[in-house]
Amino acid sequence: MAVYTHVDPDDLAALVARYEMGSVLSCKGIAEGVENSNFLLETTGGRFILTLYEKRVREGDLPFFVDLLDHLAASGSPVPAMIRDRSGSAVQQISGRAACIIQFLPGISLTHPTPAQCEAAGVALGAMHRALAGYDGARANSMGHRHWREVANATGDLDAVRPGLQATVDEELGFLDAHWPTDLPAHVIHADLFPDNVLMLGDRVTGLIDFYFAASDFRAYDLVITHAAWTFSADGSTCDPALAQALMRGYAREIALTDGEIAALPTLARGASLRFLLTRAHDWVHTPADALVTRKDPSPFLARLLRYRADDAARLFSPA
Ligand SMILES: Nc1ncnc2c1ncn2[C@@H]1O[C@H](COP(=O)(O)OP(=O)(O)O)[C@@H](O)[C@H]1O
Ligand SMILES: N[C@@H](CCOP(=O)(O)O)C(=O)O
Repeated sequence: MAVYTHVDPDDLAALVARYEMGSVLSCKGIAEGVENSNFLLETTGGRFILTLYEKRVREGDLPFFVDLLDHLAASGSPVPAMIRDRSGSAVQQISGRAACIIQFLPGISLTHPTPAQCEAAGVALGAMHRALAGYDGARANSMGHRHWREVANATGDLDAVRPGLQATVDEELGFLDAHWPTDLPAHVIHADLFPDNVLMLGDRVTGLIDFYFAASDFRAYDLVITHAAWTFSADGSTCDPALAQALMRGYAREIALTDGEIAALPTLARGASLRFLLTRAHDWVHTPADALVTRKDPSPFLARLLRYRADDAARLFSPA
């Protein structure tokens, strides 16, 4: 359960009173997620998500996320609206945190996607990239490759998380410093399109959520994050070719990757694996003991990293 901050019922009633959404019926902490405090808020006007921003989301970035979701919704992507209060404001304060009330979207987050669902996720990602190519907003990627060493240093002794991890991370940071691409197609990307951030009904994508890592970066980096998140066994040791091909096939229906992007995919995927390995390792060590959250195991992203390092890694990205 990701609830770091508790909400006083009187403060919540006062917050909801700012909106055209009736009065509070219930407000329950949501089990999924690790970054922010999320609540399912039911009012006499309907069902909403209340998010209190924690940890890695800077309040100053919230207007960017509000604008980004407006742009994507106007482009036809299935993203939730940040609801405006009567004065037109989407960003609020409650319990000492910046907060938003967000449109509730139907659908289920998958734990074991099928090839058809991976293909649908690939199409949705590609369609979102088409919409983002024309978006003129920008945000520096605070979780991008230039910041991974900081995350590693802030974690402390990585060998305490897993013996031998420090040497692997140091070696990988050196490799990525030397080989990270510089000139691939770039625009704002989602940067965290894990299955828990895609709502689906059957094989249909009904919601793309959790844009709080969205930032300017390579579109192919977004694709490999999705590849790493959707196509591996739970322990991260095996990439399922049927899932990977379906994802790449779906994406290719919307976006034709350049030769430079195709050549860079294994390196970008190593970077994506390291990024989630490091943030998970950091949170493994630093999550407050009283937070209602299930920490995520870093090890499956070490396993992905090793798989993407293998000589035959390029074939994991073949659409057929
Ligand atoms: N707009 C939404 N509609 C429906 N459910 C949502 C919505 N936003 C979040 N959720 C639910 O809340 C969970 C946590 O939200 P998420 O934004 O992923 O949290 P975090 O930022 O902490 O990772 C999601 O997995 C989903 O179950
Ligand atoms: N997706 C990341 C962490 C961020 O989690 P989310 O709940 O905000 O998607 C991971 O799995 O490490």
